[in-house]
Amino acid sequence: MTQHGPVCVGIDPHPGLLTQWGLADDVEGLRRFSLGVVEALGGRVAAIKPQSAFFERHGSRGIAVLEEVLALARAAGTLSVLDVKRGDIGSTMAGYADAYLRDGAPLAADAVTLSPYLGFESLRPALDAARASGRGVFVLALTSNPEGAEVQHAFGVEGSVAGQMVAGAREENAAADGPLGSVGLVVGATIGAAVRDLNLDLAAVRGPLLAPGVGAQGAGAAELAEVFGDARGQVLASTSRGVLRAGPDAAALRGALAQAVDQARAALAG
Ligand SMILES: O=c1ccn([C@@H]2O[C@H](COP(=O)(O)O)[C@@H](O)[C@H]2O)c(=O)[nH]1
Repeated sequence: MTQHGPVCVGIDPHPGLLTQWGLADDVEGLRRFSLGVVEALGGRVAAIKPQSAFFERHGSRGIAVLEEVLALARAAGTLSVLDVKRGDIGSTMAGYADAYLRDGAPLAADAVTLSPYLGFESLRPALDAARASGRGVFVLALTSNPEGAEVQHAFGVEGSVAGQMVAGAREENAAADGPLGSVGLVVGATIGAAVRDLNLDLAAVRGPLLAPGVGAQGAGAAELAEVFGDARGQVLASTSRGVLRAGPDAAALRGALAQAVDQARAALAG
């Protein structure tokens, strides 16, 4: 984030984007699109975030392309956040942890997104695997979609659901070395005043805050500044279609990235 700017580019090969890039909606189109993004932006961006759904829809050959994308990013020295939003009972989470957070696993990424709605502690196998292998996780706290509020803003005996995710991540990072620990949260850039309304202290998490919703979902500099307040130094703003629509030309993709970085830096400075 310091070197390349606080922006993560999502690799979301929507059928419509494949068409726009002059590609077929098949495995070869998926491969050319996804590898094209990594070739254009690898080594120039803080992180890439492949969206697993758009690879899974092509079956086992799509997953093989995802493996290639992760390997190419690794070779380029670019961090990968695999957006899989996994969550299950602990014994099954151990399987997911082994799939994504183990050295040498075919789908190993630098970080994954996790869904904590079976309880924060159900994520334990992934939290432990990430710590053991020097990787990270991003736990969904306040997602960018409007429907998320009905669950995430709800209050129980221990406060709001989102607040429990903030507390869980803060505890995980308490003993971390360095300025930021490796347990991050997903906090959408589109959520407006929710952090203030729910009285959440995101800065105290001492972890990175992945902020999807920039670009196609409508958030920009003003929204980033509004949502994150004094936690803005922890924010990794995430945009997929906002950059991908500039392709397939590599220079145009880099131009769109540069614009997104300028915008995020201006919004999150200070
Ligand atoms: O709260 C969330 C969590 C994840 N996402 C994912 O990010 C991208 C957004 O794509 P855009 O084209 O920039 O809208 C997508 O993969 C989502 O699944 C999110 O949007 N919100």
